[in-house]
Amino acid sequence: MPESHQILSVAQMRTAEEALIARGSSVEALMDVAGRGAADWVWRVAARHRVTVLCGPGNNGGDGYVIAQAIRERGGDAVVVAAYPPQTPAARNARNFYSGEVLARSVEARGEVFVDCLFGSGLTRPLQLDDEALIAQLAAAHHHRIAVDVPSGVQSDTGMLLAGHLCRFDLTVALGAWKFAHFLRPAAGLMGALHLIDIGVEPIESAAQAIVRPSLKRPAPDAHKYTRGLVALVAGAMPGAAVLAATAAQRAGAGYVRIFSEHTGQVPSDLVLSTDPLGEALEDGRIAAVLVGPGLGRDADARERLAVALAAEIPAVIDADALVLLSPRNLSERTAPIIATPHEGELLALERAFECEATGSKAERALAIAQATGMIIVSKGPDTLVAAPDGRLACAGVASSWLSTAGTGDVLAGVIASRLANGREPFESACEGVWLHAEAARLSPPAFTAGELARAIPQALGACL
Ligand SMILES: NC(=O)C1=CN([C@@H]2O[C@H](COP(=O)(O)OP(=O)(O)OC[C@H]3O[C@@H](n4cnc5c(N)ncnc54)[C@H](O)[C@@H]3O)[C@@H](O)[C@H]2O)[C@@H](O)CC1
Ligand SMILES: [K+]
Repeated sequence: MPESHQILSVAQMRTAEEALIARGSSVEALMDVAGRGAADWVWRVAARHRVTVLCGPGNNGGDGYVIAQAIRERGGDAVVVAAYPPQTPAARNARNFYSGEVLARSVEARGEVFVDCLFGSGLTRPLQLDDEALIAQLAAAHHHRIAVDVPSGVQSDTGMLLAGHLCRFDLTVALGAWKFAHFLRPAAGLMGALHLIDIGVEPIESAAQAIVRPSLKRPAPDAHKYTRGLVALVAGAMPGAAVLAATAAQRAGAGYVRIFSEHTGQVPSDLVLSTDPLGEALEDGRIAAVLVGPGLGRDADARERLAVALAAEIPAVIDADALVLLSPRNLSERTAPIIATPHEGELLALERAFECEATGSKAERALAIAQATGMIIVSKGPDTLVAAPDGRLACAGVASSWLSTAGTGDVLAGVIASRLANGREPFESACEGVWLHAEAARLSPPAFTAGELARAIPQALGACL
């Protein structure tokens, strides 16, 4: 992935900054590039209307002075509210180059655009109540709100809030690299539109990545249904969810989808329902991926079918009931890759089953359970992320809230199984599936059903060809 898609922790950002300084830059020069880049966005929103920049004590505050100065140099109207005097050398330097008005925090500033440069990634303790009140008052006294790097009061590495209440921003301008707070809730829900200013940060090898539009290929000229991937969907008592997942797998490009269920029932004519004994059926060497979970049920029969499905040593996606039934015994001899797609409740069930403590950020929890199980974990929710046992991590950001409807998880599992059957590397399959699913939701009209979401997958796929 290009460097601009990396997501850095505060510590990694510091390392990246040191590397740039070692190559001849300086904190002041980086602040100037970052601040002027952010000022371009502020200018687009404000034009010549009044901008109020709230500056804090650290380098985020320093960025604020650069922004205010850049707006003034363009002939705009910017003032600074200094909540604290600048305390770092670079922030003091930026203050010295700022030629405009500096207001005390007690002055009630009004205007068109409020720019929040009180704290950035250096926030280490909860916001003081008077700072929280100052942000709220300035946010209310302006028509537009822009946060620089991250909104003040969010923890950069976790997306948690270090404040009781924070306002929503229309736009957040990230500096140098994405931070976890741009992708993880609750912080990510406050950011509005996101833009990144490039300050020359080099790629860091172990960095997490943003999930971006994948580049996919059409089927080869000589493709047939098996080369495009045969997905086996191991269902149980409730084939409805399995049909939904199977439809999504077809729509995401699989050449052939077979549902295995002991229960006969109506399935669409372009799907195959097989009641053959599962163990024998899964011996078909053409099966490229197994999906087990949607419509499986939770009884003894379901447990047995899960065990048989995983014993088949075919790359697998496990979801829904399968996540609740999974035990360490199922994985003790397993070598083929597994992608698990838990929502919060299913993640807790996995953490209990594999004796993993449910602590830390969403990213830390996903990495811990990935390491404990050896599975790739797609930790679903409004801010889905993908974690691998080898430490790879990819974040999708906040998706459409219309996805909060029954069956959308079955669709996601089907799409990921489809990518896996297509021969993609498992971690990439998971990321591609997450992107296609979110994009299909974005393309769908409000209040879509899971079936409509599945039918929108080809349009999302089309954007990747
Ligand atoms: N790392 C880099 O390469 C770059 C960083 N830049 C900016 O630098 C920012 C980070 O700067 P800093 O590390 O100076 O951090 P901040 O500007 O976020 O603020 C840190 C300061 O606030 C104090 N503080 C922390 N929590 C507080 C609280 N609750 N109440 C009162 N004071 C509190 C700290 O003691 C410290 O003095 C980034 O967010 C970004 O805006 C940019 O200038 C571009 C380059
Ligand atoms: K900020």
